[in-house]
Amino acid sequence: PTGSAETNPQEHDIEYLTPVSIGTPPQVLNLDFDTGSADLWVFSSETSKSAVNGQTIYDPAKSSTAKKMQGYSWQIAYGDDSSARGDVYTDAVTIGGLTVSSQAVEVAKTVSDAFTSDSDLDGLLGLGFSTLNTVEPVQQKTFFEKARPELDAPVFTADLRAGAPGHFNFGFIDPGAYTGNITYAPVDNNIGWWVWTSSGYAVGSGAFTNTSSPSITDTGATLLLLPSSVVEDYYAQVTGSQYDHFLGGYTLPCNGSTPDFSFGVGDSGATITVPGRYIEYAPTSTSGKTCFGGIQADDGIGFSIYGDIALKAAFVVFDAGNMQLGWASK
Ligand SMILES: O[C@H]1CN[C@@H](c2nc(-c3ccc(C(F)(F)F)cc3)no2)C1
Repeated sequence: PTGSAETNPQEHDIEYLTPVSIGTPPQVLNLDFDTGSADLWVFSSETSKSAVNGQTIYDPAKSSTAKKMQGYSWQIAYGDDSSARGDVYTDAVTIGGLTVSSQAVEVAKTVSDAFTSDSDLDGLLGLGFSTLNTVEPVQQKTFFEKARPELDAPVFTADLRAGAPGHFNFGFIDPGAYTGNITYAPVDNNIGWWVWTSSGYAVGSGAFTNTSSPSITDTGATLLLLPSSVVEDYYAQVTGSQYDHFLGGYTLPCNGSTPDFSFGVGDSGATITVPGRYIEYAPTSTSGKTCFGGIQADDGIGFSIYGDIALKAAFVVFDAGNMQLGWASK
């Protein structure tokens, strides 16, 4: 089997939400697919009422196939210090026509304010490696890991678009979704993330700088976070850009003259080019003249974070069969 689901950008492409059916009869929630974590958690009938603010909830009591995992719990924190915690059920989960009959569905009892404020997001669906899963006493597998043995191929792909619907596909590579060749880089999954090595970068039409940097491909992250040396080199070539200490990041004119940013994949010289307009991320004020930069420093995380700003420019293959990450232009 295979699955194919449309994923929809929220305002400024801050995150992408994908409809997921849970339970019998199906309850459809819009989840944030996140290759940087490995918990599937949802707003639920158990979420404190004051923390629910427009989200669609999953109610296991209304599902004939829901089973409570007695004594199991979870608690998770994300890179921006948002967090959630609760209980665990198993139930049928279907994405784009692909069903896992007994998936661990983590129901939230409490969520941090940032989740309460994001009324469109009904939960997250982790697509990282389950060594990251937070369920105790026994870690649970992700939807992809549960589906993998049945899939036509042990892969899933991300095709995010700027300001338009894209797709998450499971079990197949759609040859119509990209141009040219897919270039693969080996993945090291030891710390649970999809870690690969970028080979270097170029600014606009400038020369390519060869510099290897360990990188994480994170569909749940909004921006492209790079080593500060690369970020300083980039913004040095962006007229009118500056570091805004109040906002804690670089800003630049949103006037359509921003240089592209290209990054290297593998050692064959293949590159992906992020159009400058993607790097004019979002206006910092109502005047709309200044934008927050889509490229920012990774500030000592030790890894570059290839989030949605970069993923919008590529067709990405998460190949667990060969432990490799494929990148193609589109
Ligand atoms: O932790 C890393 C794993 N992947 C990154 C990620 N971060 C979120 C997130 C989504 C929504 C919110 C909130 F709604 F604003 F609260 C917060 C964080 N989803 O994936 C970072």
